Amino acid sequence: MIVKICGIQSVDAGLAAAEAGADMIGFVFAESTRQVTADQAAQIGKKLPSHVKKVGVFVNEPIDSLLNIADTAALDYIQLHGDETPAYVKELNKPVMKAFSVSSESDLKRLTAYACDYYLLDSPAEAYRGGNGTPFDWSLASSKTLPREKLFLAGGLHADNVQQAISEVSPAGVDVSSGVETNKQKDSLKIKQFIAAARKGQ
Ligand SMILES: O=C(O)c1ccccc1N[C@@H]1O[C@H](COP(=O)(O)O)[C@@H](O)[C@H]1O
Repeated sequence: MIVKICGIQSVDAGLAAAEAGADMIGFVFAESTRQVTADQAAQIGKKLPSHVKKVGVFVNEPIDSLLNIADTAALDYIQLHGDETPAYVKELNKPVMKAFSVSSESDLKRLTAYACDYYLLDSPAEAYRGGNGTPFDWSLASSKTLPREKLFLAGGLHADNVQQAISEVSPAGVDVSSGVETNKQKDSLKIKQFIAAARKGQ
């Protein structure tokens, strides 16, 4: 089970995720209370072990700007959380996780039009395009035809529901932001509990 801890804004939070066994950490460059600059992400990223992959979260970012940020922050993956098209992904020519809002089974029909590394299933947008802490109906993602080895599950996950989520959806990875925070700050204990629970659920 690949575990991604998103919304990292400090070296301490990044190290807490790495020490707890996270495979990936996420920097949010889109509009969000967790937004960081490319320079901030670069400074944090330099302090992390190299096996922890750095993912940049973007929403409808112009490609030139995205590539500049990816370069400055030495990103390993690009997470697209907006209305980016299959042509946009192709033009980017980078390792991509494309996010899809799931509110009905028909939302899942769009996945395979995208040539990307991972499909990330998330709840519909609220205040921001992601990171809102709300789960979707996981039964919508139980279809046998979905490419499990490329699926990431996100949206309102936390240590107490991640095992159930994994057993319903059988994703390759899970992604969390709000569920490992206390008062909108990353909480080392919650990160540890989340990762331990995700590993148990696999
Ligand atoms: O984390 C954010 O602030 C964010 C902002 C804009 C787009 C995506 C964002 N994060 C991603 O949202 C999902 C769900 O997060 P949560 O666990 O429900 O808080 C996850 O994929 C984050 O990577």
